[in-house]
Amino acid sequence: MAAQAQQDSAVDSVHTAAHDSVRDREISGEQAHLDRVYHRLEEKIHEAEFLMRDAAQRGQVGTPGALAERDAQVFRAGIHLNRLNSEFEDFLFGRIDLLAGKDGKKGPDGAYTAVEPAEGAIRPDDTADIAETLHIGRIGVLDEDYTPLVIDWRAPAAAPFYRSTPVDPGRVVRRRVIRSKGRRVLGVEDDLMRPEIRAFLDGRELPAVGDGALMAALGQARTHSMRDIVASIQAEQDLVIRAPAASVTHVEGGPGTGKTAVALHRAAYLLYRDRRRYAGGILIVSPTPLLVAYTEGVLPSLGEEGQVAIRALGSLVDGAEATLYDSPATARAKGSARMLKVLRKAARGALEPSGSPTRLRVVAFGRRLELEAEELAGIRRNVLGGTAPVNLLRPRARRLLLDALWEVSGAGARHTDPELAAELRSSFDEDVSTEDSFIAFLDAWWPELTPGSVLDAMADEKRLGRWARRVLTPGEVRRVARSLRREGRSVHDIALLDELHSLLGTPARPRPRRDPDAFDQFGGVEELMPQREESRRERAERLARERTEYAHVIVDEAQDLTPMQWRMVGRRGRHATWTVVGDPAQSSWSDPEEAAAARDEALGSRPRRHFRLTVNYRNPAEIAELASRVLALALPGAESPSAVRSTGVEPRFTVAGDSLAATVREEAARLLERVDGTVGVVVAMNRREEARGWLDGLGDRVVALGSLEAKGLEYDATVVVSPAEIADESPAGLRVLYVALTRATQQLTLVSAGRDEPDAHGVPDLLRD
Ligand SMILES: Nc1ncnc2c1ncn2[C@@H]1O[C@H](COP(=O)(O)OP(=O)(O)OP(=O)(O)O)[C@@H](O)[C@H]1O
Repeated sequence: MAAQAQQDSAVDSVHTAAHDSVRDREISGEQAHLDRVYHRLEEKIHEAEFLMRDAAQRGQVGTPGALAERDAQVFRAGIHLNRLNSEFEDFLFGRIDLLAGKDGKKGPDGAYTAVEPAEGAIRPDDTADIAETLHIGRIGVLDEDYTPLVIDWRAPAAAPFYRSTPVDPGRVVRRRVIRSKGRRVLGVEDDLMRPEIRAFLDGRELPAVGDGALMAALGQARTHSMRDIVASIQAEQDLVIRAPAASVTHVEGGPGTGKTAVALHRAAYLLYRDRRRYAGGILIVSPTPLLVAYTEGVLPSLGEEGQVAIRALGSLVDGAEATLYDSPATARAKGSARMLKVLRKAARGALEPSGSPTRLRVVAFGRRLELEAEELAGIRRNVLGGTAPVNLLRPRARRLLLDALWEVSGAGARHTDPELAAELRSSFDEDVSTEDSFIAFLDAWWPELTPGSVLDAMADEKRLGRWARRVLTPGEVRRVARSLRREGRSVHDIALLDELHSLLGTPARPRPRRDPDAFDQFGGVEELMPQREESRRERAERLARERTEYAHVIVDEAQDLTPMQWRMVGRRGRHATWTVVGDPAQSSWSDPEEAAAARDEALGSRPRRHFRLTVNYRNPAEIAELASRVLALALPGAESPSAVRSTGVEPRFTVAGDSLAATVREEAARLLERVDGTVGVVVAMNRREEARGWLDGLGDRVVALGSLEAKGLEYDATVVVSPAEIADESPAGLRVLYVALTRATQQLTLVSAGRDEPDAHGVPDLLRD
């Protein structure tokens, strides 16, 4: 027995040693390639730096055309340099070894995934030779002789790296993920797509090493910012990322299926594929500023030219920033499509603030002329008769006032000669409209309304009641008016401001002149020389700010947009193509059907392509199983995505003792010891402030969040505090609880309070089987 065991262990160690030496050999092969790549990258960086220096030395003189060309060159070199520098880390991450193939058809997305091995590429004895090896990286790098050293992950040639599976391998024999840090290759993880054949490269059999890259990526500790997934995009995700940009790409999938990751990688892909088209901008809409902060660093290349703007719903309107939350009932009224009717009335009604003048007195042709309240009201009614935006009606109001004053003056009737009458009329108009009292009257009687001033007018419950008659209930009127009296704006107010902006209209104004540049010797050239006045980053930010419409709009967590928010986002993509990602089961909006109708209106009749993501990469099976119990209550019949891994750690149930604060703090501290990364403590919205205090002094790896703030985020571990409180918070409470339960990548603790009716094991009523 002992002899046998000894023999086995000897065999094992021979195997391990052999395996290690294969692995070392493979790693050093990749290292040699990576060294070549970095050598070439450095050459490219020097080239770009040289170009910039050289251009700068060529001074400020030349023809305007030459200067513009020089600046364009510096600008391009700057972008290139920035890209090389920002993608420098972990530059190379993949490799595929391919059989000889026949030229297949290009798919609709430009990818050649249909390519099959050529006739005879696999010999009858199931052996084959590798015909081509491609390395995949963050951007493409060509050798001096233009052979590709690295293929950009977004290029069609890289698609098989993501799409090939053992079921549908195409030409790929081996798919390799290369793990590196800086310039050192640390490891390789291989998947054999055709395990049935023996393939040879340069006369040596192709080995497979490692345990699979995906699992390694999923097990890593989380930080407060999201990582890219370029090295491990899965086939079903790749189909979405590379879907043609025409019309609407609609993606659904449960928690953790990579919707956000896919949306961001899609933006990078679209820019790569068609930079010119997307010079019109890509807007990524996120539900919360927290999710924007979490995702905005994912792909450095996204921010580089000001083409991609990642904005929270509460920051979509320039000059306004949401800082407040509304109660669910108030949010429900403000977000509903009914609000449109109220705003239409308010936009016109707000013209009559108390204190608006009721009489107009002017002196013209030596006579005092007056218009009384009744006449003024008639004129106002007349002007407001159509649907044109109120602020654009001011010239018409001015005209009708002058008409009425002319009428009162009787001057028209005294002059029968039409030419003379017309001349007289024009000097009358000139006289009156430059008179201070007329100007002051018009400013007060038909002021230019701002969206903010109308919203402020709606804070008056009586007036709002008038504008909302038969549309909002008295209770809703009270709540909305009260909420508008607070200092600051809520995320739902921002959509109202945007709606008002389009209802009110903006009168045309002369464009402010830019200050001339002291260095400029040629008029008109300054537009072509942005980098002299502002850094590239500033320019990118300015472009993003100034843009009001986009070429492509990506909506993340689309299930949460209210009808009013859909209208706001829709206005930014009237001529755009769209990518919409979401999960109805996670919707925190009370009336998903109303929101779906608003979404359909925003997207119009554009054709849709539907995709479904089915694998949960975030939660281990133990947590996913618990969450699926809430899903069954929240959306009976809905399918949970299948979890891709399991940790063997079951969710932990605890019951708060006398102090909820002490129990939560204790549980958070316990989890901080068990995980390397972040811990999120999710509470009902009205406990947010309180909960921050509970965690004082525990460090910045742990954060407290209101249930609605947890949307889209993830942590190594989470503490979900009182599931019943979260579920009872709003009509969408169960779906919000489902979101809270699906944030952890490793461990989940539930703290129950009395309201949760925990059983003897601490399992709250809502989560019992
Ligand atoms: N192919 C992949 N390789 C590695 N990690 C992945 C992959 N796909 C997704 N992930 C990881 O899974 C996690 C969940 O992804 P993401 O946040 O995009 O999911 P989601 O569908 O938007 O989730 P939710 O609906 O809950 O907000 C992230 O950590 C992401 O990096």
